[in-house]
Amino acid sequence: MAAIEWIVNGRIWNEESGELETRHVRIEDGRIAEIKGGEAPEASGEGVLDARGKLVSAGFIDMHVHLRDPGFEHKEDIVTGTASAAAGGFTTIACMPNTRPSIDTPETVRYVLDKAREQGNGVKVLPYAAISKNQLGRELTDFAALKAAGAIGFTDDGVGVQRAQMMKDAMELAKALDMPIIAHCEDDSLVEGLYVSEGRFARDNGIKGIPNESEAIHVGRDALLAEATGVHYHVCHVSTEQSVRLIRLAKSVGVRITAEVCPHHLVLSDEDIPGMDSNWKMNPPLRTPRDVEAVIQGLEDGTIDMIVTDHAPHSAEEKARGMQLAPFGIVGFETAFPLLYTAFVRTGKWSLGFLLNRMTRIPASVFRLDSGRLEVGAPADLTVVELEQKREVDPSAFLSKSSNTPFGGWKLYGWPEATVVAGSVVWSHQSA
Ligand SMILES: NC(=O)N[C@@H](CC(=O)O)C(=O)O
Ligand SMILES: [Zn+2]
Ligand SMILES: [Zn+2]
Repeated sequence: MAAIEWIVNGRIWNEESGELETRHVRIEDGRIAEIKGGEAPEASGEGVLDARGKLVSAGFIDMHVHLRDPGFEHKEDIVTGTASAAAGGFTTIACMPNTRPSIDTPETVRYVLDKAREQGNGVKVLPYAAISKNQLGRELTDFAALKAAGAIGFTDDGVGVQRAQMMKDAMELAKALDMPIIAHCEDDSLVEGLYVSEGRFARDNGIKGIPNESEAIHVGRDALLAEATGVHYHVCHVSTEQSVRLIRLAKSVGVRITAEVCPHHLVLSDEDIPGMDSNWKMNPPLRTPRDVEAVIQGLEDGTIDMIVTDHAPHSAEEKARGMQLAPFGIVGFETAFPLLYTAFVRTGKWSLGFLLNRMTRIPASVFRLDSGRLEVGAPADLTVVELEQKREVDPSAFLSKSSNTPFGGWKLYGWPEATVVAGSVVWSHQSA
């Protein structure tokens, strides 16, 4: 990994003017030491990255990803998962505990941290630990020991916490440790065996669909429990109008609630599903166009705080089992920014700054991370993006071990060009 001293001629988003401005960024000891305009500094050679004409942003932060390591290395591992993240412009990622064994002991937390430090392509990996042992919803894990080992929050993502009393106990413990609870909101009794949402696709295909309430019931329940316990409660992958409404209400009365949304729930509805193709199967499922409008609105008015990928790799064999039997999930790192930049920024719906903030500054401030800012003194975690070239999504070229995506063949703008962590180039388009 090549350490650099300068990124010259990059274009940086200026929040006040709402424009891109050419700036030169100097890096020292892994941090941003200077940001200057005018003539490019007289520096050359290996330590200089010329970003002429390209966007330079704080590195992207993804607070919801699945690295599958330990246990499911046929789908992904920490080496390929971080490589894929870096290729998507992500410099910090928070990984979910639904591994095998699940991340429910200090040893497993340390395994993830150690492997990420040694083989994680320089990407900062922050592990979440499970709420319940083996994520079975029976017995709580040892929160204090998991925090001491380096876990940054507690979640059973992959499944919902079914019992309200268990969620309340978890919140009380997390609150006492000043740690957040991150929730996959899903009431099993309303979902069992179903795999697409209630909507036109389900109707047209004569199948029963997952109702929106299966998500929102947990959001509502947990918002009340978060109010009662005072914990920081974060809602995973919000996908329904009802969830947005409940989060908005909870925020309005002062509950410490935050939320995330995935690119696919912002750009796709159930009506886009082309047929029984498992690359369109994920949890939560693609909802109706009305829900898509509601989550976009929720993101725009601040009800939903940030964007995450929920990068969920599965092998081709697993996905080939067909829509009903294949596992839920799609990969996300290598298409996230281009999708959103193309769909919302190039169309003039959002400013570039609006999108960047939701992938950098806001997740950092919600989860109290040092990164996410492009300013002097901040870590030199930076992403360089080519904004003007249109390219086609080629899943076979992903650095992820898996290529389960519905976006193959989409023509997009906004491709990451180089990714820098703590002043070192950890990935670049040229070297890929
Ligand atoms: N999102 C998904 O469809 N799948 C995730 C689990 C999850 O995020 O709930 C997975 O681990 O595969
Ligand atoms: Zn989930
Ligand atoms: Zn997930």
